[in-house]
Amino acid sequence: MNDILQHLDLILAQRKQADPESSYVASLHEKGLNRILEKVGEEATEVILAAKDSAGEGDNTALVGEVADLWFHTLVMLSHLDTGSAAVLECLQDRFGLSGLEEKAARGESTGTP
Ligand SMILES: N=c1c2ncn([C@@H]3O[C@H](COP(=O)(O)OP(=O)(O)OP(=O)(O)O)[C@@H](O)[C@H]3O)c2ncn1[C@@H]1O[C@H](COP(=O)(O)O)[C@@H](O)[C@H]1O
Repeated sequence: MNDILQHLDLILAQRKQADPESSYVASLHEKGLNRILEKVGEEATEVILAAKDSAGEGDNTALVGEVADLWFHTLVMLSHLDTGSAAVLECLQDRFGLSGLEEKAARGESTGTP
């Protein structure tokens, strides 16, 4: 999975110099951060709707496709802001072994409801 994300990060960085007429990613970079954020919001909504549709149906194909769209657009967002998946993976790695409830308690928040 790391390889796939690294490969995608590389493609996204290359697409910053590409022609928006021939590259979807370049067209997003050209439109700017607000358009990229709109896409992230749209894809997040589509994930929620697909998850609701999938619940109890036993077929998660559509949901997986929507999550891929969301991940992809968040990677474009990170690339636009000159960062990428490596920073996020490092952040997640640092959290291994730390319960979300413990982390919340360390911030002085109630652990009643996650
Ligand atoms: N992984 C993806 C990927 N996932 C989704 N998408 C595109 O994201 C777009 C937005 O999805 P939507 O469902 O919102 O479709 P839409 O309504 O047509 O989109 P909008 O008109 O609102 O922008 C679609 O055109 C998808 O094809 C992707 N486009 C590109 N990639 C990767 O990025 C690489 C570079 O792509 P280009 O920049 O186009 O060469 C590709 O080789 C792929 O590896």
